[in-house]
Amino acid sequence: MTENLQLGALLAACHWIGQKGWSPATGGNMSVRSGEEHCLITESGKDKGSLTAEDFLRVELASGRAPEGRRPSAETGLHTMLYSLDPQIGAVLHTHSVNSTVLSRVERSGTLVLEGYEMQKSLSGQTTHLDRVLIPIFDNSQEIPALADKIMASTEHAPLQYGFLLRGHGLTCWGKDVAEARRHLEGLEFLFQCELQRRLLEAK
Ligand SMILES: CSCCC(=O)C(=O)COP(=O)(O)O
Ligand SMILES: [Zn+2]
Repeated sequence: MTENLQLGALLAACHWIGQKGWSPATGGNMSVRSGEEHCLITESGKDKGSLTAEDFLRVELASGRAPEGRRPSAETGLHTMLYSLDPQIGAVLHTHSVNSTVLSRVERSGTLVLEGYEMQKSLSGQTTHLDRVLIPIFDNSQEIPALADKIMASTEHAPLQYGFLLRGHGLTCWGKDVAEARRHLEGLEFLFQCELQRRLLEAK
C-alpha cells in the first residue's frame, strides 16, 4: 500500500520534472525504495516526462539484478549505492537541467558552496542562510560501477547530504520519501539558477 503511494508520487514527480524541462531527450532516471532489498527504477531510454507504472523495474540493491529482458537505467548503480549507503533514503531523482549541467562545469573545484540564500532552508535540517551547503561535484564517467565506488569512498571524509553533481551531466538528489526528494530537487534547482546568475552578473 505505502509502496503504491510512493510509486504514484514518483510518477507525478517524473511528469512534473518533464514539464520543467529537467529531463530532456530521455535524460534522467528516478527511483523509490521497495522494501529493504530492492528499489523500483525507471527503464533505460524512456521519456521520463511521460512514464507509466509499467516503465519501472524492480531491481535488487545488492546485485543490480532486474527482470529478464528489461534494461534498468544505465545509472542504476548510483541509485543502488545510495540506498545501500543510507537506509533513510527512500527516493532518488536524477535530472539533466541546463543550470546543473552548466554550473557543474563553471565550478572547477570538487565542491559547489551555496551560502547566503534564504532558499537553503528548503533543504531538510537547514535553518539559516548563514550556513554553507556543500554540494560535491564528481567528474562525469561512463563507468558507473567505478563512479559509484568513488562517490562511496568520498563519504569517508565528507558525508553526502541532499545531492551531488556530475560534471557536465546533471544532479542526483534524494530524500526520505518522494515528497522530500522533490522539494530538495526544486530547492537545489532554484539555488543553482541564483548562483549561476550571481556569478554571471558579478563577473561583469
Ligand atoms: C540522453 S540521456 C544519457 C544517459 C543519461 O545520463 C541518463 O540519465 C538517462 O539514462 P537512462 O538509462 O536512465 O535512460
Ligand atoms: Zn544522466
